Formats: sequence, structure tokens, C-alpha cells
Amino acid sequence: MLEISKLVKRYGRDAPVLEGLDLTVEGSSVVSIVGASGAGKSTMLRCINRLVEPTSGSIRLNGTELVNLRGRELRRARRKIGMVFQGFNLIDRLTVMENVLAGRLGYVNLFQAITRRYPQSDIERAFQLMERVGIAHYANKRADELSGGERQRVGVVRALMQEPEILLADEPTASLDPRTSEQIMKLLQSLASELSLPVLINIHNVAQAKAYTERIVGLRHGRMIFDGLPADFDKEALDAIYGGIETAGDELTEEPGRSTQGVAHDST
Ligand SMILES: Nc1ncnc2c1ncn2[C@@H]1O[C@H](COP(=O)(O)OP(=O)(O)OP(=O)(O)O)[C@@H](O)[C@H]1O
Repeated sequence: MLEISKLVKRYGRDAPVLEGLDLTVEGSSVVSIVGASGAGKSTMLRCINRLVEPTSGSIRLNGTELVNLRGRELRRARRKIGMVFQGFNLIDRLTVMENVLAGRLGYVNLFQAITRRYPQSDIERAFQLMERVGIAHYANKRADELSGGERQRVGVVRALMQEPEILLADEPTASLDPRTSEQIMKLLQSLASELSLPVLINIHNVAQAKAYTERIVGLRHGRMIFDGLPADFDKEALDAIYGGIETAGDELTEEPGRSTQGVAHDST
């Protein structure tokens, strides 16, 4: 379970970007975080894995307080937090298998890491997961020979190799075409339930958030102003979060099999 309480983040002397966020995510929930550019979505995710230092507040993952962890304890905690990135963050010149095994770096010793001698059990797990997401036949291909969707599958498997207790995805579909985006969202949804893993997804595409996640959290200027079911994410919620920003409305039209009007109708 992830429990965020009174989370504040201020960069330097600027006004706080997160203004006392509270969020609890249990079980294998798939939660999307939506909000206009600059609302604080990435900052929130990055506070969880401590790529960004929270200014104050508490972030507990299955009972462990993550804020203020240092050194070895922080590295241990980070192993339990898988991260999937918009730009995939693969090492292009390495093979798919080598990229996937990088997910084990937090577990192996320095010698094993440098010589890339991973335990057989890691290699077997890598194959199982690659099989699951449909990229096992690419194991020996260089990462830069894959399509965007395939690369993101590598990113997902690498994160799962960490045996995470939570998966964070920072706009995982923003670099992909609409069809591939939907496949990746479906994949994240299925993996969450298969692995009993909570998944938090920062996403700009409101239609996909509605279609593929079971809970939507809406941020505006660092405050949570919506937390509820996709069915309750109506025009009013959309306006409150985006304040009439055109792109949000445009994205509603991309929802599979629905029109903008159809979504607005949901709210009635
Ligand atoms: N390292 C940093 N130093 C200073 N300010 C930062 C830093 N990172 C983010 N910010 C500021 O914090 C605010 C929130 O940024 P953040 O990236 O969390 O928003 P976001 O909702 O994820 O936006 P986007 O959807 O565009 O990625 C923005 O005003 C941004 O300029």
C-alpha cells in the first residue's frame, strides 16, 4: 500500500509545486494522475522514488517511510519501486536482454554488474516476463532496432525485473501512436492484476485514463481536486482540472469508440 500524506515540494525559493498532497493507493489499483502541464504530476511520481527530494510530508510504501531514507536503505527501497518512462530510457547499444537485466542491478554485486554475470534465476525470470509481453524473440536484438511500442515493453519488463511493490509510469504512452498507446495501457492494466501490483500512471490523455484505469486523480497547481471513478470524471471535473485548456477537450475525442459528446453524456 502506498500512503502519501501532506506531501509538499518546493523547488528552491519558488512557490510550492505540491501543496500538501494526500493519496492512498491499495492492492492492485491502476490509478491515473491527470492535470495540465506544470500541475505537479511528474514531481509527485519522482518524490515517491526520491528522484526528487520532498520538502516535507510522508510517503510510506507497505509501511516503510521513504522520506529521509539515505544510502543503502534508500537503494533498497528504490528496488521496490519500478519506473516506466515516456522516453523508455533504454541503453540503445545494448541488447533487449541486457536492458531487461539492468532491472536487477539493485540486487547483484558490483562484480556481477560490471561483468554482466547475472544469476540464472534472473535470466529465467527475464525470459518469462519478455514472453509475457511478447518480446522474447527480440532478446538478442539491439534496443535501438525496436519500435516505440516494443521499446516500451522492454521498459516495462526492466521495471518488473526489480520485483517492485509498486509501478510508476510517467507518461508511458506519450511517445507512441494511439493504437500502440492503447496496447501499452492494456498491458499495464493486466500486469497490475496478474502481479497484484499498484500502478500509478501520469497521463495527458484523459480518454485513455478513463478507458484503462480504475481511478483518476486530478491535480491542479499542486493540489488534488479530483479523486474518483472514471465514470464520475465529467465535464465539470475536466474544466476544474484544465480550466478550459483546449488540449484536454481534444483528447476526449480520442477515446476508443466514443465521441466527446458521449463522454460529456457520462456525467449526466
Ligand atoms: N528541477 C526543477 N527545478 C525547478 N522547478 C521545477 C523542476 N522540476 C519541475 N519544476 C517545476 O515544477 C512545476 C511542476 O512540474 P512537473 O514536471 O511536476 O509538472 P507536470 O504536471 O508533470 O507537467 P508535464 O505534464 O508538463 O510533465 C512546473 O512549474 C515546473 O517548472
